[in-house]
Amino acid sequence: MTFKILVLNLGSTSTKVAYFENKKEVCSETLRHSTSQVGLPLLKQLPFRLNSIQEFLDENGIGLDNIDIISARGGLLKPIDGGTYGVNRLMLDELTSFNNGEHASNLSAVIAHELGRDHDIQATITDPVVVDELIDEVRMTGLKDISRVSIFHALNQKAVARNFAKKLGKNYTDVNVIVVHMGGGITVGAHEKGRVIDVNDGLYGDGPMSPTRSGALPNRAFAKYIFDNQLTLHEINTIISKQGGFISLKGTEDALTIEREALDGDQYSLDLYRSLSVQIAKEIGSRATVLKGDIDGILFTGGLAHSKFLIDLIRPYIEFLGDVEVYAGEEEMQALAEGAYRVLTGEEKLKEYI
Ligand SMILES: Nc1ncnc2c1ncn2[C@@H]1O[C@H](COP(=O)(O)OP(=O)(O)O)[C@@H](O)[C@H]1O
Ligand SMILES: CCCC(=O)OP(=O)(O)O
Repeated sequence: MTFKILVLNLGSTSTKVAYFENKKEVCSETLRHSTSQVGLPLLKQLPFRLNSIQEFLDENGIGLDNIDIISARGGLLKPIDGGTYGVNRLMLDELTSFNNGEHASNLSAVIAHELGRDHDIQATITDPVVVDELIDEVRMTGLKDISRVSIFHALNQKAVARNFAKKLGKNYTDVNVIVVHMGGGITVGAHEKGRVIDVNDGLYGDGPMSPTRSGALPNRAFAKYIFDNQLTLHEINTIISKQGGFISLKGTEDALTIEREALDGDQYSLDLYRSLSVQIAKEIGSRATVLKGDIDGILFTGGLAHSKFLIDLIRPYIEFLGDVEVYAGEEEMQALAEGAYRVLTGEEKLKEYI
C-alpha cells in the first residue's frame, strides 16, 4: 500500500512544502518570501503562505482528496515529549494565541488543519520545537521564579542524530552525540541515548548569538538597556529573537554576505565570525560536560553548516572532545514524512496533545 503524505514546514523566511509517497519524496519546493512579507504579524502571513502551498499543489497536480495525512512542523506549544501528535483544537488555540512565543513554525499546524478540514485528512506534527527531555539538574537557575526551558530544532537534531547512529550500525537510543544546528537560530543539544538532556533555548534564551538572535547577554547591561529604552515585554522578545545577532551587528541575517566580507579582509566581519565560533564552541563544551565526556560524535547541521570557513574556525576548540561530522542543510521534510509514516504503518501510536 502506498501512503500519500503532504509535508508542510513554515520557517521564518520560507515555506517548505513536499509530497511523499511512503518515505520517498516525489516533489518539493522551498517558497521564499520577501522581507516585507515575513515582517508582518504571523497571523497576517497566513493568506500568502496558504496561497503558495495551493500553487504548489496545483502545479504538481496533487489533489487533496488523494492525501492520507498532512505532516506539519510543530510550533511553540507547552513542553512535551518527542513523537507524532494529532493536531487538535487545544493545539490550534495555543499556536494562534502565541502565549508560548512567536515563531513561524506555529503556522504549520494551522495551515495543515485548514487544508485537511474539508477533506477529512488527519493533520499531525512531529518533534515540535518544544520537545522537552531535559534532566532536572539543568533546569534550575539562580533566580527562584526562573527555570531554563527547551526550545530548539528538535526535529532536525533528532533526524541527524538518527542518521549518524545508523551510519555506525547502531540505534539512536544507543549513542551519545552533541548536535549543533546552525540556522536562523542556533541550538546545541546533548543527546544521551535518544533523549536531549540539555540544550540552549534557541529562540529567546541562552546560548550563542545567531543570524537573528542575540543569544545570552550580560544580565546587568541588558537590564539597564531595557530600563533606559523603556521597553515592553513584546519589544524585548522581538529584539532578542528577531533583531539580534547578525541583524543587530551587521544589519543582515545573510551569513554568506558577512562571510564573503570577512574573507575579503573586512575586520569587523572577521571579528564577528571569530566571536560566533568561540560562542558555539563554548556551548559544545558545556554539553560535553553534561554527557560526562562520553561522546560518539559532534554533528554540525543547518544552513550555516555549509560554511567550511565557520566550521574550520570552531574545530580547533572542540576537536579534542570527539569526532566531528557535518550534515549541512536540514532533513526536516524527510523527518516529518517519516514521523507520519510510522503512525500510518502502526509502528508508532499517534499521541494526543492534552
Ligand atoms: N551555503 C551557505 N554557506 C553559508 N551560509 C549559508 C549557506 N546557505 C545558507 N546559509 C546561511 O544559513 C542561515 C539560514 O539557515 P537555515 O538553516 O536555512 O535557516 P532556518 O533555520 O530559518 O531554516 C542564513 O544565515 C544563511 O545565510
Ligand atoms: C524555535 C527554535 C527553532 C529555531 O530557532 O528555528 P529557526 O532557526 O528556523 O528560526
